Amino acid sequence: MSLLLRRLLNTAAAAARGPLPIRVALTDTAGRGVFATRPIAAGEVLHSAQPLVSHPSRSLLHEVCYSCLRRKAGKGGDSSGGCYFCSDACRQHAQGFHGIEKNVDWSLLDDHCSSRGLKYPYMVKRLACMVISGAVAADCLDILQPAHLHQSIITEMEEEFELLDSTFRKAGFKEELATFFTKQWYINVLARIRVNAFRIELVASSYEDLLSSAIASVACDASVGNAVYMLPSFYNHDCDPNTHIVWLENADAKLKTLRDIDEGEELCICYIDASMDVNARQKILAEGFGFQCRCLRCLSGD
Ligand SMILES: C[S@@+](CC[C@H](N)C(=O)[O-])C[C@H]1O[C@@H](n2cnc3c(N)ncnc32)[C@H](O)[C@@H]1O
Repeated sequence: MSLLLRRLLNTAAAAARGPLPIRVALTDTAGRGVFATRPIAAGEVLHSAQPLVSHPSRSLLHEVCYSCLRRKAGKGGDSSGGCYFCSDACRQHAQGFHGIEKNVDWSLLDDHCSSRGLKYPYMVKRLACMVISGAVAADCLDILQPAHLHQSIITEMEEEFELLDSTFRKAGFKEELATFFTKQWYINVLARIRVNAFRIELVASSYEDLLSSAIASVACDASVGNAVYMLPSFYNHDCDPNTHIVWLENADAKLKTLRDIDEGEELCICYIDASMDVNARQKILAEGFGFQCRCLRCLSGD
């Protein structure tokens, strides 16, 4: 079944289920948030979401699907062109932007990212290829909240932009870049990816998956990649969340309640490892997401 047909069927199925039990509205202190529009039982799937943009972890480029981040199972799938595709539907979906990405020599960007441990520039690179191919609009992430950036970070981003710009130009994409690819575009996109990207860890669904996850986590590769979504980006954080985001077999996310929810209650997920102590959580949330967490758990010092 083609990806387009699957998306149409999903939309039709969603329409048959009725409206989502959530709405996005302003909170008192945390910008926009997601609220329940009716009582919701623990364990209910609120909705699913497909990525706007995603990218496999660097060390798993040949082990997970270029398009949906599904792990390679045995010798199946199509590994032609240096990347792995788990199905024809994924290959077709990515055809335009993969066609661009595979014709560019990314070695300078690879060196830059691996020496600094960076992963988000790869997502901007992927998004730029998607824009050039016409798969998405250049402003598709504009609605998301950006990170506050210090001047030192902006200077680093400007250098990265130059690197990516010259890489694309060397590969002959001068005219295609003219319409959108500016320093400001690069910084705007990266600022949004920094706040809204999810690190994707698949739930093991079989004995083989469990084994490869165990091996991957020893090799520090528990995550198959990173992705940015639209609706999941509006969920605020709580260190004792009532909702969580899960990935079963690929980058398609499911938002599920963790306990019974009242109508009107805000639905929050936990952005970080909730098992850390209050000081570590506060530090990461302040440095990574720019806010001081004032959830009940933090206020009680737990
Ligand atoms: C993924 S966005 C969530 C949606 C965001 N509120 C919006 O309006 O788009 C993450 C940002 O929301 C804000 N935020 C999330 N949880 C928060 C909280 N518990 N307290 C204060 N701000 C929060 C922070 O600015 C954070 O960087």
